[in-house]
Amino acid sequence: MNKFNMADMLGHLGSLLASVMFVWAIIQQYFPYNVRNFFEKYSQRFLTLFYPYIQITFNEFTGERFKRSEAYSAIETYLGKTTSMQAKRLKADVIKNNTQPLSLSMDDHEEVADDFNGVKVYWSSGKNILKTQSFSFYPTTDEKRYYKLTFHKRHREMILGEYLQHVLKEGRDIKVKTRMRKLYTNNGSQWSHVVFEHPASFQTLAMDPVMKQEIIDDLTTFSNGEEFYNRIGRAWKRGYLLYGPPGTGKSTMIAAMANFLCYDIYDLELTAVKDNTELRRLLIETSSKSIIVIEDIDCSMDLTGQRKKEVKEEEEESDPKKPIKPPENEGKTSKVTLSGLLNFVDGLWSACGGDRLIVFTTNHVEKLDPALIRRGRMDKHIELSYCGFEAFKVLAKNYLCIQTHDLFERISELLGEVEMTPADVAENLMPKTSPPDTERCLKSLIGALEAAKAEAERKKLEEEEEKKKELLAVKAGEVKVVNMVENGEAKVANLVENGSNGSV
Ligand SMILES: Nc1ncnc2c1ncn2[C@@H]1O[C@H](COP(=O)(O)OP(=O)(O)OP(=O)(O)O)[C@@H](O)[C@H]1O
Ligand SMILES: [Mg+2]
Repeated sequence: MNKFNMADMLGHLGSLLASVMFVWAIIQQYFPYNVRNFFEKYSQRFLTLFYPYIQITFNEFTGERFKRSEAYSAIETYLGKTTSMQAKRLKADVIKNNTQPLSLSMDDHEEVADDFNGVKVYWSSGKNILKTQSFSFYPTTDEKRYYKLTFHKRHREMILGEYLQHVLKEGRDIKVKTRMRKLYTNNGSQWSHVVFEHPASFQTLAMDPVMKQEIIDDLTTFSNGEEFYNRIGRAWKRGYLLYGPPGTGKSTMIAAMANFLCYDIYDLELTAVKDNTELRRLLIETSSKSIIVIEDIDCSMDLTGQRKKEVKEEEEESDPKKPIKPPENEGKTSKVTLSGLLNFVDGLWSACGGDRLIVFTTNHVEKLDPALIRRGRMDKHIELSYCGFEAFKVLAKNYLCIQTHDLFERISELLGEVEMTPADVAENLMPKTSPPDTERCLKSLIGALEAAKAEAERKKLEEEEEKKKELLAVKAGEVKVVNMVENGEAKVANLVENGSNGSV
């Protein structure tokens, strides 16, 4: 343990301090306030001549009475993490977090040392107890906690700049990683939240490993990219469009993203938003380090590319001020427009205060208005598709704890021929007994894949039959037309011939 040893220094200054204290006690007792103030001021100055250390105090509460100082809170977290091995007395609190069950911090009146680039600094914690002035049946004491940083004055510049920046950043980062994350949903113009505890992760997400790594790298670059985004003059945000058939893992991927980045999720229900103003307010209320999600965007709005082709509504549709229609059964009218939504994605105020991911999901990417999903708005388009063999291997590992099996070859063959969603594959792999009967689960999957294959072949045959019939019908029609034309021509020829003979 590396403990702050003030004793040596105080030893040298001991006698000097004792006499100062004695004089101070006499002054306190017998001299008026302004004389005391004078002595206090100059005795402090006198002491600093001999005392080569600088002290900085970080109070728990500064200006606003009920608002904890951000610096104090970051230091608390930093010291809890970096010095928890040194301090003899720690405070612990339970945090509901997947990775860490307890948050530790230094107890009151503890002292620890920290090393930064070979420079030693000392942190101590303390509290002042003030008696409340107001009358109450339950008298309370006001505890004002603080951290005190002590360092040699020759390191002043480095500590005030680099070191404190490092402490605050580290503290904030640890806090983001260990905080209880939230899942927000909007009820009209109000966000309400619950604790977000989805267990999905990129390890358990079944998809092509190359694509998965690409997404992980993209997210990492984004979340560390504050400086980069500042430098290139772009708002620190990124748009993801996840598309693919139902049950291919779009929602699961959003949960995995949130867990990976330690971000909150704002699940925006667009049909419950009254108009653009309400949409803007909701966005402004979102915090940094969050993912804003609009699920099934093709269902929440009527902005599809196909509708543009409809002649009747062409003009109306090309107007970005056209309101978004909620699904018919919704019964409410949302006046959110395409331009409102585009502003939501890349308006000036969407860049306020920190990093945000915006994620849209859809089952029908072809229906979306190209303006909405162009790069810059939706930077990354990710297709989540039917289960391939690599994705299957992840599911087999998750559900049955196996990496390989004799039946894998047959499954690989079938997955190459049949389209089955990861959700359906997962359902077949779900153990029905405990401990799981691996072979039975794999055979159940093979059965389902073979049945799906037979069904697909039957459908294909049916379609071919249908096409053949249509072709025959067309050919029969053509023959009929040819016959009719030939008959008609013969009749005309007859008429012409009869006419030239003088008989009509
Ligand atoms: N790629 C995947 N990896 C792991 N599990 C998956 C994957 N895809 C689907 N699942 C499983 O299937 C279930 C449904 O998946 P999810 O809700 O993510 O699909 P979705 O693509 O969002 O569907 P929808 O388009 O209907 O919203 C999940 O509970 C998950 O367990
Ligand atoms: Mg979904």
